[in-house]
Amino acid sequence: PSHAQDDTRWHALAQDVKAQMAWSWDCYCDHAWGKDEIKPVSGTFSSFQLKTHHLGLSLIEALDTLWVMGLDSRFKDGVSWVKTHFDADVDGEVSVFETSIRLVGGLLSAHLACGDAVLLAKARDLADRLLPAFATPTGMPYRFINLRTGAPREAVTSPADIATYLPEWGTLSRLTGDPRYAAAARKAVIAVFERRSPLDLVATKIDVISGAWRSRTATIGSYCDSFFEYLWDSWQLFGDAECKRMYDVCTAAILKHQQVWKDRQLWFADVDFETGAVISTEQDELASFYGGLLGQGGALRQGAAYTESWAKVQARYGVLPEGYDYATSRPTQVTNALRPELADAAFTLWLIDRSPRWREIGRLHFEAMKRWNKAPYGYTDLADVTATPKRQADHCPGYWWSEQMKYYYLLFADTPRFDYSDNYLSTEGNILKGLRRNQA
Ligand SMILES: O=C1NC[C@H](CO)[C@@H](O)[C@@H]1O
Ligand SMILES: [Ca+2]
Repeated sequence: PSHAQDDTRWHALAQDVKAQMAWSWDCYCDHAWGKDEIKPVSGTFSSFQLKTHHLGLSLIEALDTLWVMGLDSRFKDGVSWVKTHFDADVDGEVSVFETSIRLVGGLLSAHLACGDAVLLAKARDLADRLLPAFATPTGMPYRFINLRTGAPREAVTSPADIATYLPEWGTLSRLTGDPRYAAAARKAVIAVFERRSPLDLVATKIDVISGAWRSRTATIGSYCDSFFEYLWDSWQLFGDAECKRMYDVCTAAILKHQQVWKDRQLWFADVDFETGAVISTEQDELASFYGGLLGQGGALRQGAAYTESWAKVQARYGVLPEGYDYATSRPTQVTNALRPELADAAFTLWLIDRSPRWREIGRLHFEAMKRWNKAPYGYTDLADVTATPKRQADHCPGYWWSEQMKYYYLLFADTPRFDYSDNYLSTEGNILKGLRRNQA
């Protein structure tokens, strides 16, 4: 088809994404308003971290997605809920990492979308409640903290939990003029990097008090994924050359020791971080974001290849299983957690080279979600992707509202509300640069 017809087809698909978002938001309003998560099969709700208390997680995660789609009345309803009901003064324990990428990031991107100072104030208040976790001898934060008392817990944690803050906390320091947030986030990153092995690899567990490693496994998957992502991102967002150098050192080591080509497909083995010996060939679905990061950092051939490896797994099972073993070509975990990573990688690669292949992977991901994850009151995760028919579970994770629906829309819509040539999205999909507020 001609370019004009082609774009019309993609823009029509973007309208479908927008309609699915509006419908899902309206279901959330009817059945889970102000709650953390909706249960889309039963029409009830669940809390993410605080047992009986809710922080409006899905609502906050949705805000910049609603705005970029032009769902302005729904955006305004969400912002007014935050201004009148969001309160982080809770005597309960949360993950420092999850709370930062989801809630601090969600409040910041909503603030950048509308300029409301209350949203920034609430993001800052939340960060102030997380900051005491970083008061350790190494500067690496405890894994958990009580939002009211500041009592920290769990000194054994991961590079991702330790070092996935600088884009959000650097933005917070820029907007408030308070350097403490960026300083704490950056010190933690350097503390991980300077403890890397002689092979320039890091492992999945480390003690933040002693600085001693508590694992030997180097992986690009969970526990390490966003440590690497945020090294590059801090260069992209702030021009932090030290972070780019650290990214280059870590990536060279991964490409040297973990890169595996099998049947002309690219995979990344988990290896011993000091010897390089292969430990596991099982891939987390979470690792499927990595092709986008490799592309951003200059390894576009490997980035495209790894994304294609995952696209073939998606083509085989319809939607991605949580775990897949490239040695046996079998799923190792048959659930589907309604995760965004393959759409994340496709969107990231599309921003780099505009190849229609990446839009196509995004389309297939969206169509598969509509076919198998759609439930009476929204989109749900699945219990078994290998069953016929696929069995649904009953949970819509907060990241769904912030991530894949936004990536699909930005991939297909060519919206004037987003600067496609100069932007930054966080690991949770929060737009921290590139929102164009003075547009239609
Ligand atoms: O970095 C992340 N990891 C897990 C979630 C998505 O699967 C989400 O919270 C985020 O993208
Ligand atoms: Ca992510």
